[in-house]
Amino acid sequence: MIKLVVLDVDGTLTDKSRMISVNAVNAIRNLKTKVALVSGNVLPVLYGLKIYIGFDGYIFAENGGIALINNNIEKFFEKDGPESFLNDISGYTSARGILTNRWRETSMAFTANHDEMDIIDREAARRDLYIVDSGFTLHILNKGQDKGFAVKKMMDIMNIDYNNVLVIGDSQNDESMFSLGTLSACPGNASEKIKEMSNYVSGKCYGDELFDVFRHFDLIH
Ligand SMILES: O=C(O)COP(=O)(O)O
Ligand SMILES: [Mg+2]
Repeated sequence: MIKLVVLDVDGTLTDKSRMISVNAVNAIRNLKTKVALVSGNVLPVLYGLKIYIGFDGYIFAENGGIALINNNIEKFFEKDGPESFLNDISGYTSARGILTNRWRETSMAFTANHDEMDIIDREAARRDLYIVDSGFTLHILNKGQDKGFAVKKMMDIMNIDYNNVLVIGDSQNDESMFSLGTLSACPGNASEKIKEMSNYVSGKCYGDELFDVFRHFDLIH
């Protein structure tokens, strides 16, 4: 029985321009099962989504780096490494930080020319960091910091097993939770890799898939 539905945000509840789907909001509001949002975005954004969509559940921001759990903010990683890395590579590549870095406490996000990503990836690995792409933003993360970490943390808190969890996501930074062995689904706009990893691929996209996915898993009728 599914006891937790874990939702990615950008590209799963939203379209390419990050406009949230009204159908996604309604689907979440119709769901009786506990919901968690897990995103690369920052905690203030996820907190706003939690309040204005209006659901009881967990929010994990910065790809699992920081969370709001039972009204307490919990930080699981530090931003020192990602921050000094971004400062350094900004000096010799096109890498530039983004606006939401001012609210990041455990990671950094940036843009960079695609042809520089090999150099950036190698330098990140040398510092025990890694880069992941959400399809919207590039993220500099600490080793072990990923959405899979967030899902396992929630499973511990709720004392539930992999078959009690349904994860829904669309891109590379969701792969760590898709490889855990939980139930999984994705919108029609997901990457080919996520589609291959999914138990169910919806024909609908950008948030309009939620009602379809929830019905497929018998979560709403
Ligand atoms: O990259 C971001 O900020 C958001 O990405 P996600 O919600 O798809 O994880
Ligand atoms: Mg996404």
